[in-house]
Amino acid sequence: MDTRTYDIDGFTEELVAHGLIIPTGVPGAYGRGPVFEDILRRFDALVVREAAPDGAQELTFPPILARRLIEQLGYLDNFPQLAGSVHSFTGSDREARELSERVHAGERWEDLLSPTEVMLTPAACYPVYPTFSGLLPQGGRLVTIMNWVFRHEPSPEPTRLQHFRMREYIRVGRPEDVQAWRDAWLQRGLELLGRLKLPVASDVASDPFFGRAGRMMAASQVDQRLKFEILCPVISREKPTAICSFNWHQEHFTSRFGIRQHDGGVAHTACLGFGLERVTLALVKTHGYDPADWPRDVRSLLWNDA
Ligand SMILES: Nc1ncnc2c1ncn2[C@@H]1O[C@H](COP(=O)(O)OP(=O)(O)OP(=O)(O)O)[C@@H](O)[C@H]1O
Ligand SMILES: [Zn+2]
Repeated sequence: MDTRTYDIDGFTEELVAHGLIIPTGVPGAYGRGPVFEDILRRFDALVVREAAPDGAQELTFPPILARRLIEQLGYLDNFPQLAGSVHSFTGSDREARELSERVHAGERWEDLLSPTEVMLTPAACYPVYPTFSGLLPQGGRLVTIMNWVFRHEPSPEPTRLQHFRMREYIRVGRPEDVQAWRDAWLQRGLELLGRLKLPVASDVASDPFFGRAGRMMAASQVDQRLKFEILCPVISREKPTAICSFNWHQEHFTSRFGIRQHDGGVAHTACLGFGLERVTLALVKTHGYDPADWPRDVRSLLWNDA
């Protein structure tokens, strides 16, 4: 019988007591201690090692996106509730004094800010799609990204953060190649997480589309089997946490950015993302708060020291 406890508050308290996470007073925005960060980086490095034979091109972007790109991606049609917008001050001397006075008087001041040209990146893969614009090379392309992403979903659950990191792989090319790549990675992901002795399972899934129309979109996404997740119990046995997701976008991005195969044929995209904080928390929940006590073969995969 599984005797681990799944009390959210208890788990969070233990994570804090062991110095793994550092509360900041903002839900979903805790700091990471050195042990947490070491596990996270070692897991990320393990994924990159495992995927190395595929020869993905590694790109790096800042954790902000052009406001214009967020509009083009259709993000605000589907997930306005998760969006994060960057605002700053562009006013006069007089307004600057008013801003400062209001802050010190404990009054609201945000209306004196105006939106900048950037939003916070909500998915690590988003800046990549415009770079594929035009005709692809024969065989398509494969890119990998590791980045911080923001989602406005404040929560007491230590697994539901506002700012977290994703290691993503993004494939673009012939529809059948892209789908086969996504399916193969689902098995590869299960196998890799299984070697870390995580009690994982996969399931078809949907995105948290906004509102009533969103519920229909989510149902259609499930029907078409466009999204899969690898789930692992972290804060609940009954509701395991998605630690890795696999998305087949079909023509959603290629049509928006004019992306075609080398011969002009229709191209598709798919991406997969490991939620690095969630994998770290799954490892801690499964194997214990001190990695020195983890099973030897799990340690040897991550630390190469057993
Ligand atoms: N709020 C969050 N905090 C931490 N990690 C997250 C969060 N949301 C998503 N992730 C991680 O990022 C990965 C890819 O994101 P994706 O958009 O597919 O998640 P999602 O399906 O929206 O997650 P969920 O259904 O739990 O909200 C997920 O598999 C998960 O590991
Ligand atoms: Zn993605």
